[in-house]
Amino acid sequence: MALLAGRTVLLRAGVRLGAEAATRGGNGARRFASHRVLVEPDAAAGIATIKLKNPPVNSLSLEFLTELIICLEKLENDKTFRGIILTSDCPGIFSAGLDLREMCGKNPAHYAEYWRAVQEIWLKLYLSNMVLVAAINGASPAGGCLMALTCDYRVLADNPRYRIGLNETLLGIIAPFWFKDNLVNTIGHRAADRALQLGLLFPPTEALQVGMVDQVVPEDQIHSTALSVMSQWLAIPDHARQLTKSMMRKATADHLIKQREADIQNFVSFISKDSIQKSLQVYLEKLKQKKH
Ligand SMILES: CCCCCCCCCCC/C=C/C(=O)SCCNC(=O)CCNC(=O)[C@H](O)C(C)(C)COP(=O)(O)OP(=O)(O)OC[C@H]1O[C@@H](n2cnc3c(N)ncnc32)[C@H](O)[C@@H]1OP(=O)(O)O
Repeated sequence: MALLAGRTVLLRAGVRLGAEAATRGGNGARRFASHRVLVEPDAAAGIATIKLKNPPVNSLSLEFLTELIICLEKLENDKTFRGIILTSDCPGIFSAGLDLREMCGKNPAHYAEYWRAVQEIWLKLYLSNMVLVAAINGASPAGGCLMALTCDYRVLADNPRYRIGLNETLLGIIAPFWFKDNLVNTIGHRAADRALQLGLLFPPTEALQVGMVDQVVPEDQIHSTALSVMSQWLAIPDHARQLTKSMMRKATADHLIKQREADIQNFVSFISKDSIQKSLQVYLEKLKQKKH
């Protein structure tokens, strides 16, 4: 069992937390890694680097999300750490977003369980007391973009293939209101309106221009840049920064928290529609055929 935002939820049998490794890093910090979430601690600096490792594309399956939620919970409760760098261990991909296979051909109970986990990861990241820096070292569509948007600062590697955005409409689906709220808070209403309707995926230069990311750097400098940004943010006293972060974000998070169950029901009925299932299947098929 794991504690998720004040509620105890059963982990699915498939989530093998027993396989989690806990060792001591060189600096004495506890290093823990699940199958798909690697944590590299730097206790002296108070920073943990989380590397997403769910090949081939870091799609956010239920198991992967559950591991990530548990990892964040552990870090949040460990006073050693004040900052997290979120990055990918999969070459060229930050995250392909929500796992389409979790939203296709399953039953309503599964959709509800999955959507609760998606809400949970967003709330955990968006409301984290720690400083979160996204070191975006690959493509970052839809749910991948959303994860980056929860962070306090985004550094994107300069590669035209590393496009970022909420492209849901291209799949024939809709970005939920809290994805939209997070985007509006980041790039403003007009730019979000256009980006969401057109399902825009921005290459680095445009992503920087529109404010989707804060910095674009050569790929080999992404981690060092994230570290230097982190030290700038960690120079601010925690209590002042945390209260300010909460002041800026609470209303947006409360919007979802108050409507959590209704949002799950909306998702389940939307995703269960035959027409939506068909669109998703066609999209998945296109992805598969792309290679041939
Ligand atoms: C009343 C209103 C109520 C509203 C209710 C809400 C409505 C629903 C809201 C849902 C919000 C959804 C958010 C999402 O995140 S949906 C996912 C969107 N993601 C994408 O569009 C990205 C798709 N992927 C790609 O573009 C490329 O894969 C990528 C650029 C990421 C990498 O390209 P690359 O060439 O390196 O790799 P491949 O394309 O060959 O992919 C490798 C294999 O991975 C599979 N794959 C890719 N993406 C996904 C995915 N998101 N989920 C599952 N599987 C994925 C791909 O099919 C390949 O598989 P095979 O090896 O088996 O062929």
